[in-house]
Amino acid sequence: MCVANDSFTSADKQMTASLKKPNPVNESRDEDSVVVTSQDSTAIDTKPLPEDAQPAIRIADFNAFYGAYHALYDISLDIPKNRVTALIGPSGCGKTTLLRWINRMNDIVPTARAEGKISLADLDVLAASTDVVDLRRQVGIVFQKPNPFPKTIYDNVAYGPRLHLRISRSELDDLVEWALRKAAVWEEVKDRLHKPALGLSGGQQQRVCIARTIATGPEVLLMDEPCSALDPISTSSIEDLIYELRKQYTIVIVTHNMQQASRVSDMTAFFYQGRVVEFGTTDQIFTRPDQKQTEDYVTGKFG
Ligand SMILES: Nc1ncnc2c1ncn2[C@@H]1O[C@H](COP(=O)(O)OP(=O)(O)OP(=O)(O)O)[C@@H](O)[C@H]1O
Repeated sequence: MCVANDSFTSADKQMTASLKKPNPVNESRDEDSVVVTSQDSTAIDTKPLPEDAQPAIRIADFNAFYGAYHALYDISLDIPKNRVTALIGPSGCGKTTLLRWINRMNDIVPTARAEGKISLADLDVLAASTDVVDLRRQVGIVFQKPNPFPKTIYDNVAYGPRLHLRISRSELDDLVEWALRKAAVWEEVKDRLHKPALGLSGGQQQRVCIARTIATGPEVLLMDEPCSALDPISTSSIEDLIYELRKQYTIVIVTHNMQQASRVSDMTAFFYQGRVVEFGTTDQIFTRPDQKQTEDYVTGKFG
């Protein structure tokens, strides 16, 4: 069981506020932000978001293709802010494809094409005019296998800020420490910051990768099976970290591990053959699914 810890302090807020450029997601956090209702969502069996939730990412009538292959059909989902949303479903149902379109990673796949809309507040993610580098600063991604750069731990975390921010060396030191603390790995690496990140354990490398991602001040963290290459102890520490990070970030996680989805997520979307079969609170999806297919999947009858 993850234990929430209210260590997100005003110092954290100051640190991230000083990092973030103005961006559309922040600007939408006003009192007049729309609370999503069932009418806002067009997916079959999509439940309204919990009453206190506001959408961070809105996906509407989204279709994805690889050449002639139609990978995702008519996806409409409102992903709530400061919650963990799990994307579950059998292999090949399109979870990673959706994740990779949210920060335009699929731009590098020549055959990949998308239709429909993905919005981050008033930013049109799929628009040709969208600055992809800035989008990826706002929407970070953590992959299945830890992929630190072949650099020191410090340089991994400092990499993004050096590209995006003009800050002094001491500010950069503070930022690196802040991100490593936030990623719950500072105590383990503080005496070896200038040693290669590739010398760390898999779980430590994954937390350094998370620190590297949050160091650029994103709003959204996409996680594509972030624990699948890790042992149970490292998995547990990453799960605790995900639970903690949701206070500050909107997290979308792809996982094949049903226990993990039920432990870490607030909302769950069940995908099957390129469609969203059901989207609701994790509690509802796992204990009172509306669809037989969902029930069969979460109880392990297929997958
Ligand atoms: N680069 C690509 N070129 C062509 N087809 C692709 C490409 N990437 C994915 N696909 C196909 O799109 C479909 C959806 O794949 P995707 O990786 O999104 O599924 P997934 O649900 O994430 O699967 P898994 O759980 O196994 O990672 C699959 O049929 C896959 O073979």
